[in-house]
Amino acid sequence: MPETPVANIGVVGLAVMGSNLARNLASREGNTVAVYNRSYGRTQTLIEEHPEAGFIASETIDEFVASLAKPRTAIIMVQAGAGTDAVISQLAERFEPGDIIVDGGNANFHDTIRREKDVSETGVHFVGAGISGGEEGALKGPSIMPGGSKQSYETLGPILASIAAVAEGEPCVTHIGTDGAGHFVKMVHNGIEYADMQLIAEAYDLLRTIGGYEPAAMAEVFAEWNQGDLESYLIEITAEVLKQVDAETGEPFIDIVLDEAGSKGTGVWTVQNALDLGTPVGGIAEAVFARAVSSHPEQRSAVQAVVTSRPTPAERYEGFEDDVRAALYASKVVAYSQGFDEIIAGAAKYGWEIDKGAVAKIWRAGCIIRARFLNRIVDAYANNPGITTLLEDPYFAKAVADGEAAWRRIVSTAALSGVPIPGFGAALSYYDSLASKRLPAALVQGQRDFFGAHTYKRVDKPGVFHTLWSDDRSEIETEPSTH
Ligand SMILES: NC(=O)C1=CN([C@@H]2O[C@H](COP(=O)(O)OP(=O)(O)OC[C@H]3O[C@@H](n4cnc5c(N)ncnc54)[C@H](OP(=O)(O)O)[C@@H]3O)[C@@H](O)[C@H]2O)C=CC1
Ligand SMILES: O=C(CO)[C@H](O)[C@H](O)COP(=O)(O)O
Repeated sequence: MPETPVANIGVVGLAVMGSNLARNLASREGNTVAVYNRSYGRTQTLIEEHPEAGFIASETIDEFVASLAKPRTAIIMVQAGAGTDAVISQLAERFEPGDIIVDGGNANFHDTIRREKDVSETGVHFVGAGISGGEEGALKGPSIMPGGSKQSYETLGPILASIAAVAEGEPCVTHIGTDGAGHFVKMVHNGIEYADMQLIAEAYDLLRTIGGYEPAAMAEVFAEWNQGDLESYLIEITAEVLKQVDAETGEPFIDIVLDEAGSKGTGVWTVQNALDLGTPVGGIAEAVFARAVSSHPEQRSAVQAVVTSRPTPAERYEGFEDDVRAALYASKVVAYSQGFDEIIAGAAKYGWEIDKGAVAKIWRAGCIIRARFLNRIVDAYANNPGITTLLEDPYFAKAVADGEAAWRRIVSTAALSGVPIPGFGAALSYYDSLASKRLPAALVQGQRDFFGAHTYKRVDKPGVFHTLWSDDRSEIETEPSTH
């Protein structure tokens, strides 16, 4: 243990994210980084493998706290949930007013709101900061979404800016809003990540089943798409995954991976909160459900056992690949638009002033959903901050309209061919719902009024009405139903 505190920042939790973030911090001018992990083995491995980082390593939490210069700043990168709570209370018991605890894990923002309230009562600042970029991002520069007080951001901001990714000369970090705002936005980021990955997976399935492409050839298609509007990290890594050959069997890697997708929960949270907020995020929800469907092998084999024939895949037609690309782009626009809708709704409910353009800016580099077209979202909010949906922005409206015919061809061809496209289909239906002059919601209102006297409004006059369905079916003006 050092005799006097020397580290200006500390990291607790030295698994994939924490160890790389600690190395990133240590590589920046002026930083001396203290590190601590529950099991000392991880700490030992890190300091042995990276002597160049000059870490101050501690075996106990007391030593760790003692090694930090005041006001102390510690970033926690441990498992979300109980692990994070355990580390927060260990630090909060030892920290003093003015010190800062940062939770950089994928915390549920409701937990962050609770933790911020509890910790700040002691005078210690608590900041929930979403960090995206995986292992490489943590090391070379992630996208960082901090919440917490403006006061704590004054101290923390420059440190985070020094380790964040840089997009067009700007660090990918901004103060998102108070208490849980940072983790809320990170949650939505992950929801969009799920949707984007699912859409790319559907494009892969279409290219393979109808297009007849083998994985290596498909890798070239994705690599080419990565030169245009679809340019993004997820398209780039898709090409890499499809190129990969399994060393053991010589088969394409993709063919030896079990087709049951896992998840750690942030996508589910995005959908749960969207339901609470009344925000339609069908693209994200379908992506979450698609992973769930894939992970029910017992249902899949039971249905496969009773389904005696499957549709013959359609013939690949001239321009099929371009159609898939256009359908992917249009569906992706919808997914991002829905994600930003959830951010707007969350900000309204929880009282956060979230700058949507700034969020799009910090997602342009470092994070998993980094993509060229985020610049278009930045522009959309700059041109009209009060826009009701990204789909009304002139650029996005034209982009979707230009791809609309291809989108419809792909959705109908997939349906006729028996290729599941929950993401493409949900995105197109959402677009059609917004674009239709009249929705069948009128019938739903009629049904609700019939069985439960839930009332309805009329198109031709103000007021709230109920039809006496079980009487003479005359209409009465009434109060809105509360049941
Ligand atoms: N992996 C990724 O790509 C990303 C992860 N995240 C988030 O970052 C955080 C860290 O992720 P990752 O590096 O993958 O590590 P894990 O989520 O696998 O968590 C492992 C770390 O948590 C520690 N830990 C678990 N329980 C406790 C506890 N009760 N008390 C103290 N420490 C505990 C472990 O310590 P020990 O070694 O002793 O077991 C270890 O350091 C998580 O919240 C994750 O959701 C965010 C973005 C990307
Ligand atoms: O936060 C991340 C990136 O931004 C993680 O990679 C994400 O947690 C992965 O989620 P899942 O395991 O549910 O696919």
